[in-house]
Amino acid sequence: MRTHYCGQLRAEQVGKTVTLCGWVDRRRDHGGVVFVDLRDRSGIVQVASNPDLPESFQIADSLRNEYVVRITGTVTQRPPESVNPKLATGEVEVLADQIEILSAVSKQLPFQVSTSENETVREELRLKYRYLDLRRPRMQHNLQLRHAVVKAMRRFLEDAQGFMEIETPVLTKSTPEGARDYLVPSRVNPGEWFALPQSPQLFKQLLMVSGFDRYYQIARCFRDEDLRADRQPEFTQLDMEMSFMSMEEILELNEQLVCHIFKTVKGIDLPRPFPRLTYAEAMDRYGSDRPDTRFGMELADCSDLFKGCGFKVFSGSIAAGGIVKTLPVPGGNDAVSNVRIKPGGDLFAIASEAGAKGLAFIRVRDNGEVDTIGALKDSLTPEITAELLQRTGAQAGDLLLFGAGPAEIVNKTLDRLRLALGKELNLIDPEAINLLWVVDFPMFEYNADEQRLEALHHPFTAPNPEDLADIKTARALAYDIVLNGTEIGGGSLRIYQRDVQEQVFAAIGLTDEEARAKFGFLLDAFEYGTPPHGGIAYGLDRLVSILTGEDSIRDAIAFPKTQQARCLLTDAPSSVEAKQLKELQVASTYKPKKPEAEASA
Ligand SMILES: Nc1ncnc2c1ncn2[C@@H]1O[C@H](COP(=O)(O)OP(=O)(O)OP(=O)(O)O)[C@@H](O)[C@H]1O
Ligand SMILES: N[C@@H](CC(=O)O)C(=O)O
Ligand SMILES: [Mg+2]
Ligand SMILES: [Mg+2]
Repeated sequence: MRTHYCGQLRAEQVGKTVTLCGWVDRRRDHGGVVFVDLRDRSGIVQVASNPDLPESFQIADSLRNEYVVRITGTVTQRPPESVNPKLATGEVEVLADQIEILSAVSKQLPFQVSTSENETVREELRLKYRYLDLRRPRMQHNLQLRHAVVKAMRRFLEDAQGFMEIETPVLTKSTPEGARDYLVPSRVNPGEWFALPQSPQLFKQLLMVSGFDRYYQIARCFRDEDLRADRQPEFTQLDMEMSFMSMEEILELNEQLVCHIFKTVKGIDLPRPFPRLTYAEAMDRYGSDRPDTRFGMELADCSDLFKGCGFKVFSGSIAAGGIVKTLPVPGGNDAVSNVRIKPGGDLFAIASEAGAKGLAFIRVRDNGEVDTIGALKDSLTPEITAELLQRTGAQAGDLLLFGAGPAEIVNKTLDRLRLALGKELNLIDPEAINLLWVVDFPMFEYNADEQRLEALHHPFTAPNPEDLADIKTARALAYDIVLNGTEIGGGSLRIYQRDVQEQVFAAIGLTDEEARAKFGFLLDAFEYGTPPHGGIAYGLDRLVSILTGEDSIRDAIAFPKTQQARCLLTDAPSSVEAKQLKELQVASTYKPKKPEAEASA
């Protein structure tokens, strides 16, 4: 049907007859000649109706935006004054001999698709007419880049490293990655349910038991969790698992992989090795286990300075086992008014969202003088003040914000304030790429609601052999990879001995019976010869959204769901027929359109 893509045409093709297919991006009438910008996925080329052929002119004249056409014509050189340097094909145009309308547009377009329209369209409308939104350059670019990322992953893993892609089931048993499961009722086994996988974790470990040695999969994962801009209910992982490799070897291979992706897709050479932070350092300096290290504003612990001081908010928090930390805000005296820090202010709101009860502050003035309000003032001896300035590196004009209370809340509060203010103060270089590993995570964290320990990664993560004396406080052989403050991947060495696995299940409060019911197949498998193994999984959507500079992972996915976990295009989820539920033997809250009595009558 066609000889070339629109975006391919260059001066070398001048004189050639070509046939192109595509969409009318725009049509312009220049007194007797109609110009059509013809678009396909490769780009745009200008087509001019041939004034000597009335038929070509007539059809060209009837075209409207987004018509699908097939055009045969001659590639001609544009005169110098009409060369368009902004267009890759801008030196040439196609003089059309034949124009055939393959498909017209019979409805009003919900928004302009044309590349020349920079109209911002409401996201709901974009998602409802996603097939039109995907025609636009932004999403064409994003999905092409996503494809390039996956291709680079496959080339590196398969061709350079001998990984093998193996698919794992989607109808399966629950895997504990910390979210709620999506459940699927079994018609054949009434009353029993499949879970959609939160990750292929257990299958990939079993593939190691089977001897596949190096597995990968571009795997769809499902997690019913509260959505954020970087979370979707179904998302894609690059999932990997490998046998007989030390943690250092796994990290090395993964750094090479990430470098290969950046080089292939962006032409960027990343410096290696990637920096590493321990979990403890990351929490201490940034209040987060996925720190954005593109800018400073590091937190400083000052619990020791305020222990037993007269300012009860601080000393009381410390006495209760909590901490006091400060966030230095460079130039914060001018940028941040008292109103914003006090109840009713936006920064106060961020802090209280994170669980803080208040937000104490100190303003640094000239000559090492400081300024604050109320009771805190009396606790600031010259020694404490000097030490505070020394620790934070604060200069005249800077503001110090304080968090006091349980470490978890203080860190969460100051992390959020740091990110918000770092952005507001333009401290983040948009071109910067900061990759780092976070290592030495604790195996467990305490879940106060459920009053039990919970695996910080997942319960198949191996404890650090140095810490085996008390598994409950052990560090894990786990690692997360963080890109510009987003966790793009995480993994670990795995437990491969039944007794260690049983100890971990016990630590998270599973009884022997529960452990056997849920994971008996894994425990059994460990007794048939299991290689030491480990792996990692990357969030593909997150990685692509960062590489494309998008704020939301929805813009890295062809057909994403909204924050309310709905697909606006197909209007899923939707109700089902009562008959279907009956077949599944699922009792329902489904309300049939007709009243029950009438339906069964
Ligand atoms: N709901 C989600 N949507 C998109 N990507 C996700 C989601 N959950 C996890 N990921 C990606 O998969 C990777 C591996 O999964 P992992 O279980 O470590 O996620 P996680 O630690 O629960 O992520 P987070 O808590 O940041 O949402 C993550 O590093 C992240 O990039
Ligand atoms: N399967 C894990 C990642 C890993 O440890 O490989 C996850 O999805 O979190
Ligand atoms: Mg999660
Ligand atoms: Mg993780």
